[in-house]
Amino acid sequence: MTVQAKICGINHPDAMEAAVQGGARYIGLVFYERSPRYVPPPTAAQLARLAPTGVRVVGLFVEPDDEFLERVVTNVPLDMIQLHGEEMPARVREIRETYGIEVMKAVKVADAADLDGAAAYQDVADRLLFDAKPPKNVAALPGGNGLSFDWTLLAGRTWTKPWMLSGGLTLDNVAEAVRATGATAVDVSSGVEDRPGHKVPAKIRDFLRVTGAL
Ligand SMILES: O=C(O)c1ccccc1N[C@@H]1O[C@H](COP(=O)(O)O)[C@@H](O)[C@H]1O
Repeated sequence: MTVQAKICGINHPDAMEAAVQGGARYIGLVFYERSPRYVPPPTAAQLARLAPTGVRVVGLFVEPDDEFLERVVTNVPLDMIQLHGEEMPARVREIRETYGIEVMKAVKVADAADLDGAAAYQDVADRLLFDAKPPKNVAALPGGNGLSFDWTLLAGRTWTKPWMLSGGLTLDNVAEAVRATGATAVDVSSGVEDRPGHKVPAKIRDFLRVTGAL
């Protein structure tokens, strides 16, 4: 079975073209201003229009307030909202009900207890995303740090909702990550860049070639 891939942090038409032509099923637009991958809503709207039917456009947010969410969803055609902060289950439910857009909740994983905590999101989110817990230093982003977690923690776990794997995935480790976790969908950002925020089309194509063959 082909593993579905999401290329996150698209901020240039060349990266979008590589993702679409390479067979990405999802592309991510980052609406978090501290990220080097941040795209202002007008730019995001232009990029989103380059995604053909069948490629789902995901907006990534970190604890967004209602005013910002409203502004983005009004101007950018999103198929899914990714919540990558410390949003509580009630807030996830509220966002899903308010905007009527599918929600994927990121769960930051360092140990088994973090996965126990993911259960609360299964009733309120459409999809889960398992990412590495970020380092504690103030400069670290809530995600997109190119860090992996112990994939064996996911082995044998079952979830009532579809889920994606992320965190430090690259061309070289994605096959092993899929094997270890049983993931059927993966999400990558840093692993297809040559520096933070700068996607490399050839790396995107190579990553998608590998995931498409899994
Ligand atoms: O990509 C970002 O800049 C980002 C910022 C804030 C929260 C999440 C972010 N990205 C997500 O983080 C994971 C892991 O990314 P990486 O491949 O390890 O760089 C992924 O799900 C991105 O969607």
